[in-house]
Amino acid sequence: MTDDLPALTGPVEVVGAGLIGTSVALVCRRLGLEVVLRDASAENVRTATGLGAGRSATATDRPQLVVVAVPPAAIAGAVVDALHRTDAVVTDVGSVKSAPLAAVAARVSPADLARYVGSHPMAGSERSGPLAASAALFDGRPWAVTPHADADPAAVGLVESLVVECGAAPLRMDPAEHDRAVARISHLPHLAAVLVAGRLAAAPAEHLALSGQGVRDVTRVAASDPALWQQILEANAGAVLDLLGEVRADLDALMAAVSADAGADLVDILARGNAGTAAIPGKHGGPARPTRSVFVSVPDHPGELARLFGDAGEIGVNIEDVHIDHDPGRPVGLTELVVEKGRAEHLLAALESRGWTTHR
Ligand SMILES: NC(=O)C1=CN([C@@H]2O[C@H](COP(=O)(O)OP(=O)(O)OC[C@H]3O[C@@H](n4cnc5c(N)ncnc54)[C@H](O)[C@@H]3O)[C@@H](O)[C@H]2O)C=CC1
Ligand SMILES: O=C(O)C(=O)Cc1ccc(O)cc1
Repeated sequence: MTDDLPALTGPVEVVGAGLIGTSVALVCRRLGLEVVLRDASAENVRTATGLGAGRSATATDRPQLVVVAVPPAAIAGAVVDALHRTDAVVTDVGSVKSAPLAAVAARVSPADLARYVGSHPMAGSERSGPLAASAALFDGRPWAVTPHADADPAAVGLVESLVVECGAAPLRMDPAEHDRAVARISHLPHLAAVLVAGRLAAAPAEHLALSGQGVRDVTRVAASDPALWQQILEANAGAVLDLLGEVRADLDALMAAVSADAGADLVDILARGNAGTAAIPGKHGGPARPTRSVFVSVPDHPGELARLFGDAGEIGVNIEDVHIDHDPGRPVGLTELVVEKGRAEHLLAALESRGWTTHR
C-alpha cells in the first residue's frame, strides 16, 4: 500500500486524544502498531484507552512518529515539546498551517525543525472528543501534507505513510497556499452555515416545523465547537477576511438584484452557485460526476431501511449518499438516495417493481 514510502512501524504517540487524535490512534492500533496517548485531560486518555486506542504514554517511550492533535492555539507548543522530548518525526493535524509553523520555527533548532512536517486531514465532524472518534473517519478523504522548505524528505514520507494507512489521499501543499485553500473550502462554508443557522436560533416554532433536508444540509457544521472555530479563524484571519470582503460585495449585488426585480442579474448569481457546486471534485478526488436524488417512502419498521439498501444492491446501483427525513405525523420516513444520474431511472423503475413507493 505504501510501496515507495518509509514503513510506519510505530510506536506512534498521539498528543490530544480527542476526535481526530483518537481516530488516528484507532487506525494505528488496527494496523497492529503500539500507540501511546497523551492529553491534558486524564479522562480523555482513559476514554480513548477504553476504546482500544492505545495506552497512556510514559517517560521512557521512544515513538517513531508523534501526531499532535490538540486545539489550534496549543499546537505550536505541543509540537515544540514533542521535538524537544523525542527524536521522532512530528506531525500535527491542525486546520491552519502557516502560523504554527512560524511559531515552531522560532523556537527549535534547524535540525529539530527538519523532523516537523505539518498535515491536515480534510475529515472530521461537528462533534468532538474521543467518543466521536472512528477508525473509518479518514476513508477516501483528502489529507494535506504541508512540508516547509527544510523538511527532511524521509520525515515527509513517513507522514505520507500515515495518511495512506489511514485510508486518505495525501495532497502535498505549501503551508500558505493550504491556508488560502481551507479559507475557501472550509472556513468560509463554516461561517456561511453559522450565519444561516443564526437566523434559526430564535425563530418561531411554526417556521422551524417546516424544516426539511435543505436547511439541515446548509447548517450541519454550525453545530461545531465555538472554541475550536474561534481558534481556527483567528489563526487564518487574513485569508478569511479576504474572502469575507468578496462575499460582502456579492451580498450587496444579491440584494440589489432581488430588490430591483432584476431577474437576469438574479439568474446570473444563481447560476454562479450552480457552477460552484459543479466545480467540487467527486468522492476520492475524481472529477465531479452528475448525481440525481431518488426519493423513496420507507415504512417506520425495523429492517425496512436494510431491505431498501439490499434491493438497491441487488438492482446494481451504487448509493453515493443518503438522507432520511421523517414525515411529521406519519409512520414513514422519506429516504433520499443520491445515485449516479444515468442510473436513477433504472433504480426508480426497479424499486417500483419491487413494491416501493417512489417520488419523482
Ligand atoms: N474537528 C474536526 O472536524 C477537525 C479538527 N482538526 C484539527 O484537529 C485538532 C484537534 O481537533 P479535535 O480532535 O476536533 O478536538 P477535540 O476537542 O476532540 O480534541 C482535542 C484534545 O486535545 C486535548 N488537549 C487540549 N489542549 C491540550 C494540550 N495543551 N496538550 C495535550 N492535550 C490537549 C483535549 O483535552 C482534547 O482531548 C485541532 O487543531 C483541529 O483544528 C482537523 C480536521 C478536522
Ligand atoms: O464536518 C465536516 O464536514 C467538516 O468539514 C469537519 C472539518 C472541520 C475542520 C477541519 O479543519 C476539517 C474538517
